[in-house]
Amino acid sequence: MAEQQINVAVLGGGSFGTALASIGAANGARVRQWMRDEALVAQINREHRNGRYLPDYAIHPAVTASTSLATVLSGADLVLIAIPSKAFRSVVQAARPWLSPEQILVSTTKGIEAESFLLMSQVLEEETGFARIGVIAGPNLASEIADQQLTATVVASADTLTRTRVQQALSCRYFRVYASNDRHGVELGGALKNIYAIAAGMAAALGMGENTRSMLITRALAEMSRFAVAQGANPMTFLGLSGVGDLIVTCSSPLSRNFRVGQALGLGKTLDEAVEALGQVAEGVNTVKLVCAKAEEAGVYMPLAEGLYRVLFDGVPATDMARMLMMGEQSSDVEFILPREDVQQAHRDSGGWHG
Ligand SMILES: NC(=O)C1=CN([C@@H]2O[C@H](COP(=O)(O)OP(=O)(O)OC[C@H]3O[C@@H](n4cnc5c(N)ncnc54)[C@H](OP(=O)(O)O)[C@@H]3O)[C@@H](O)[C@H]2O)C=CC1
Ligand SMILES: O=C(CO)COP(=O)(O)O
Repeated sequence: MAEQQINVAVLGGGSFGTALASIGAANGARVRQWMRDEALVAQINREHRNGRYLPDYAIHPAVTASTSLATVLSGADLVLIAIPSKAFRSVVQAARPWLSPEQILVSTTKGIEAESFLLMSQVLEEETGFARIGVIAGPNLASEIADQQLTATVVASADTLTRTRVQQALSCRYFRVYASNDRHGVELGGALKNIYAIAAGMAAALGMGENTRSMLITRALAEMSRFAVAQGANPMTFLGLSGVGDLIVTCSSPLSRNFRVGQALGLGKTLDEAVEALGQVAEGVNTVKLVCAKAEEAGVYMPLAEGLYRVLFDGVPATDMARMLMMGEQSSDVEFILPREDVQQAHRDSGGWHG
């Protein structure tokens, strides 16, 4: 018996939403994509191209776009929400009349809500109360996916059906979909890495070398893990695609918007100029603000995030990046093996501790 066709709704007309819509349609799903821009809807339906966000790639012709949430959501089995964190809740609220508990709701957004410090799947949970909620995250630069370069993502959910449906809908010969039941860890990794992508872009623009980038990525992972532990998340999840995988790609590629904001700052632009030149959302700018406040509250040591905060918001020159990298406390390499407290104690015992 032929498998029943799955109906997929994608909310958001940005590059990642568009790349995922195209994969779903190529896999045989009926895909409808919602966006608020009528001209873009017309272009996608007419030319099968998203001229604003992904101009160089063809979209599968079976994707149909619409500005009507009712049209896009009616009959949808799987709803992918690819909307920046700032607007995420308001779009979910607008969509709410056409959402139902049998549907699977999946966030693709790597950000944190400012007022509540909630991750996007928690916003989904709050707004709907549904059980079938998940996230996807991984090394997933949208334009590389549209170019059918090989990569993988992680679908994370406590719900088995959510995991398998997303795997069925999105995995293809160039896009693998691994499963996890640690939704919080996967989502937190995706949000936190944007902070360090900005720092890495800045370091690259300042001419720092590959050793430096490697140190930055590794210490970023240590810092992210420390924060995760304080948030009650499992830092081991950061060893997967949504942690280390995504951290490496966004700290290495000018295709990352966060990396590009960092590059612009490193070249002497102000934050406003850098964001304006980007013309898209770099989630890390808000995330660093929220995470630094939370880290201070929880007493978590995050020298890289704090240094970046000072460059972004306190007028500290980007050229002070090097100091930011080198002046932090020299604690343990891998804190799971040698806890930071032990190193601090050893420094104190030898009279060399001034921290
Ligand atoms: N791009 C990438 O490479 C990847 C992105 N992600 C994550 O996925 C999320 C979505 O990414 P992406 O697809 O690139 O899109 P963007 O983050 O660039 O978001 C653009 C889409 O959101 C819409 N939007 C923004 N504000 C509102 C609003 N107030 N009301 C309605 N719609 C709004 C935009 O509409 P309009 O054009 O009208 O402004 C556009 O359709 C991001 O937050 C990112 O963290 C994850 C992996 C890869
Ligand atoms: O998350 C991404 C790739 O996995 C995309 O990163 P940016 O939002 O920095 O473009």
